[in-house]
Amino acid sequence: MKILEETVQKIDKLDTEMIESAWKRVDSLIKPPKSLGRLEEIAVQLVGITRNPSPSVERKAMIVMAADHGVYEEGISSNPQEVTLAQTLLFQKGLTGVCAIGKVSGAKITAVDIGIKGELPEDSGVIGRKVKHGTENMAKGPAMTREEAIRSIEVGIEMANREVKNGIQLLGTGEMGIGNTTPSTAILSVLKNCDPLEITGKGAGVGPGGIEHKASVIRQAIEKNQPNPSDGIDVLAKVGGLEIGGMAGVMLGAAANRIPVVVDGYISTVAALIAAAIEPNAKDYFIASHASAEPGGRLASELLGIEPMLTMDMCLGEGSGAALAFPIIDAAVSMMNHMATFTEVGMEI
Ligand SMILES: O=C(O)c1ccc[n+]([C@@H]2O[C@H](COP(=O)([O-])O)[C@@H](O)[C@H]2O)c1
Ligand SMILES: Cc1cc2nc[nH]c2cc1C
Repeated sequence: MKILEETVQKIDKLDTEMIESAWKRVDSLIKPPKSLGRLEEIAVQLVGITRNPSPSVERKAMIVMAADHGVYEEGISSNPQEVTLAQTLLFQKGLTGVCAIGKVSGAKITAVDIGIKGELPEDSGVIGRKVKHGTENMAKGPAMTREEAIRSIEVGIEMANREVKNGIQLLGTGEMGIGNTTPSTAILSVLKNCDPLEITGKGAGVGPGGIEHKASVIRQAIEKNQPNPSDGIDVLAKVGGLEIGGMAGVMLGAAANRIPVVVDGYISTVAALIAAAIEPNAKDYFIASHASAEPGGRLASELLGIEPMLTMDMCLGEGSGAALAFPIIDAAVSMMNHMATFTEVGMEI
């Protein structure tokens, strides 16, 4: 708890003076006002975050949190649970979707075992920070204890701190966990106070009638555990997941270090809701990458109040959408650092 408390205390608002002068510079560049749209907003946000008028995001890293889910035994996914472990090994080999997309911007990809059910080989290269061997079945009781939920967040904070020490300037969040759209939808249903069926989707795959069944499992989990919607940690513990807590921790850790963090799709956005519930100022450090094709994706972004920059009909997870957004953030920085002003080129309009 100490690490979480200390981290939250360090999270400050963005620098409003720096933001004001960044907007002055952006508005003085040779272009019609606001014609570079969201690139301008991202560039200004980066200045406000880093307190650097010419920010750099050259060194990027994606942290992929991997974990399993006890609720899998309720039949909420058509994929074998073992895929979580198998895929996690492939992140370190550079073979997954996020690895391929991350190559475009030279992002470093790190996988973290925060709660995979099985054991990984010692030489896997995956960072071992298992809080437990998957969550408990939330349809029957709490997914984890409050202490375990806090520990999962603190693992994420540790990972963010580690990357900052390595000189990383831009972080991204990703995850791998068969079944994790079920806890994500449970969290979102609690925070939105809506019936799970309104927002339940197929995730990475369900069988026939699977969506209705998944929604009824989620409904049962919420009824059984009665999570307190005004306590983010309680919601995470009762109907969440270890990788969701881990990603919330990465986001809080990034904010505490004044580092921008790119939020991936559905599960990452739900983790961002948990992070923002713990510390609302953390939100200013988030950049939403894409609107997941999962039905709850857009709703989660709306609740968070951050508009994703891309709609690509993607729902892979892993951090793939965040990695896709990295080159756009590079472009925003390049605009800020390389575009001339009207005065510099002697143009008057
Ligand atoms: O991030 C998203 O937008 C997203 C949407 C649907 C599924 N996923 C991925 O698919 C897995 C979860 O799907 P499921 O059906 O097993 O709950 C998990 O490994 C996620 O990375 C990811
Ligand atoms: C193959 C596969 C890859 C994934 N990556 C993230 N979630 C996934 C789920 C499956 C099933």
